[in-house]
Amino acid sequence: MLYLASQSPRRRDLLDQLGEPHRTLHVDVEETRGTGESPDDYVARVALDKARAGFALVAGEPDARVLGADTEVVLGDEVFGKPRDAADASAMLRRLAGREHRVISAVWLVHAGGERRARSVSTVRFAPLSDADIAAYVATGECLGKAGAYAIQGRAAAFIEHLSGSYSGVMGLPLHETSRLLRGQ
Ligand SMILES: Cc1cn([C@H]2C[C@H](O)[C@@H](COP(=O)(O)OP(=O)(O)OP(=O)(O)O)O2)c(=O)[nH]c1=O
Repeated sequence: MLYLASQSPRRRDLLDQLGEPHRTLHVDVEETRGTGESPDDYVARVALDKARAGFALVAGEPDARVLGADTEVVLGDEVFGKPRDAADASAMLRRLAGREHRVISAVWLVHAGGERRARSVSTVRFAPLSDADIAAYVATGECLGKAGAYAIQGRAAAFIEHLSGSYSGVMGLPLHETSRLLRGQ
């Protein structure tokens, strides 16, 4: 059985797109970047923590395979996770406006036979945003629970001038890379 160690409805929907039957596992993992930890290492570590925590719940089952994923928005060396509140979301969006940032998604597959990873890095360029644009977006509430305080699959699509990389990766689960991981490639 394939399990997805995630509370994210986006990840569930994305994994459904692969047509792979799966169940979700509820895991709660600490998401704090260590001092000196690179954005890449941080995203990979958190995704692995989620997959391992999920695997611990079903390790007794034969053929259990568990996916864990993490997505962060990265501006320079700064990592923007999920905003604490509306003010934090506005501050993130002000920083992202009119610039290019990266979105890093890491995925781990953990099973009795071992642990394997996939990774996706996309570049996203935001249009310049006025204070009124940001206030109107934050008022929708869409920014909450999303890395970098925006959802490419929602109204923030209007802010995106250019994307290079993986749309599904920005949304939280890079499907090409995940599909390869599941096929053992
Ligand atoms: C940038 C971006 C992020 N996101 C979401 C994907 C992730 O759900 C979230 C990043 O937070 P994560 O910590 O990666 O995931 P999560 O806490 O939502 O879910 P779980 O740990 O249980 O798997 O941001 C979008 O939905 N759209 C976007 O455009």
